[in-house]
Amino acid sequence: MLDKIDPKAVKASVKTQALAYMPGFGNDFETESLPGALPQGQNSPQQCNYGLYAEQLSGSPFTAPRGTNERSWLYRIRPSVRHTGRFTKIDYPFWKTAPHIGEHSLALGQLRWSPLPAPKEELNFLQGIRTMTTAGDALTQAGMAAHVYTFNADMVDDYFFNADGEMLVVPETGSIRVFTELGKMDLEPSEICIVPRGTMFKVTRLGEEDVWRGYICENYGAKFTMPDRGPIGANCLANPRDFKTPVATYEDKETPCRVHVKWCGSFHVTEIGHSPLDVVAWHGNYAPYKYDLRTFSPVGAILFDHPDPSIFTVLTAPSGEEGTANVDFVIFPPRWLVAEHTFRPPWYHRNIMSEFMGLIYGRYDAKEEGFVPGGMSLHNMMLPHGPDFTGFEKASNGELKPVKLENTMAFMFETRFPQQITRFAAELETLQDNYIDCWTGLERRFDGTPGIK
Ligand SMILES: O=C(O)Cc1cc(O)ccc1O
Ligand SMILES: [Fe+2]
Repeated sequence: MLDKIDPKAVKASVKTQALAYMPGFGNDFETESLPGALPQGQNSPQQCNYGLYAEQLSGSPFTAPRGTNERSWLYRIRPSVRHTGRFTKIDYPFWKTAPHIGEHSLALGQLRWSPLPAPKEELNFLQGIRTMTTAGDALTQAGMAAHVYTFNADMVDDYFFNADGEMLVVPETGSIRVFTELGKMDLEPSEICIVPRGTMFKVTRLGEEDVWRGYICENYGAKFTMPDRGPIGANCLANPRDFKTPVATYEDKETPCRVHVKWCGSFHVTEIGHSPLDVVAWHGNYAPYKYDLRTFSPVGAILFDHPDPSIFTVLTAPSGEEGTANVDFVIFPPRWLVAEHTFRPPWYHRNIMSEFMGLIYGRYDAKEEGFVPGGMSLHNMMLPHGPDFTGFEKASNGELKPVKLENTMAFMFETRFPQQITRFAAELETLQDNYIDCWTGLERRFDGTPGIK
């Protein structure tokens, strides 16, 4: 079935991992890049070693219950009040924030796009972000946005923090270095990272590519966490030790730099004379992390029927209503299909949640053609969808021997809020006008008589 080897996937596995990380999910980490830089036994000594400044970064209210209380203590060359001066407004016209109803004339429908074309001009990561959909309301810290990025230049003296939410970055083409206040993470396609709300960072390119491209989920709500496994037990799906948090690394640089900020949907910039990535040591549980999707251990149907895709949830961001995610990050990794007397691909369905999908490599079993790496699809609240005609025919008539879906990595940002498409998405030249024709062949088969048709 999906057995074509994708050269990108092969290339991705060649790169060696040089940076150091600390394993675990949501741990209380501690790390210092100079010996003795981290105070022991207290957070806020009268004077810190090396002349460092102590500073707390809070990701939850001070009084949040222990299970969701997140903060880190940073020991840095300058306090971050010196990393922001007077702000001036700046425009990032393609980055939209909910609530945002795009001004466009595209009618409601199931939508699919081919990948973004490579940028014609020079763009860094920040300049290369394009919002496809927004959902909820960033001002009430609910909802999310789905973005795509393409870029071809490094952020050198430009830094960024997002006060509106955490950012889940999903590279599709090109490896990247995400240098945050708390340390550096290298990502290749198949790896993802989370940059927590408010954390300063910059993104640079790794390796040789024509373009660096991927997807971003900007989560305005409560932080992503690991889903409960319920009766699955204590293992499988994403395992905590496969989440990797960077060790402290600082950039001691005295050059003109710019810090860009996203705050309640508006953008601002401030000029400073040094790098804001100057944290020499830190400890705490509010920190960036990365995760290799290839370490996800899928659990699925071993006798019959197709389970709900929630079994493939890597991370879930709760909304406050039990079982109803602000946004789930779900993947469709390589796996064996063994179910007997079963239609094995996703069933036809309608869903109160809204599904934004992307493809990192390979092919997706419900849509073997048309949904390509770097592409996107949107199946919004209650809009019917499912396998295309070819997929239906194949799955209805194929021999049900064990089949391995190889070389495939699709994902979904699934939110409880309807997703509003932006004007950019509506007018994107790669929008596939004929997408819904993929279901045209699904004709009436019923003729009133019993039996398989
Ligand atoms: O629509 C999709 O392709 C995503 C999806 C996959 C699946 O296996 C079950 C439900 C679902 O929404
Ligand atoms: Fe779906």
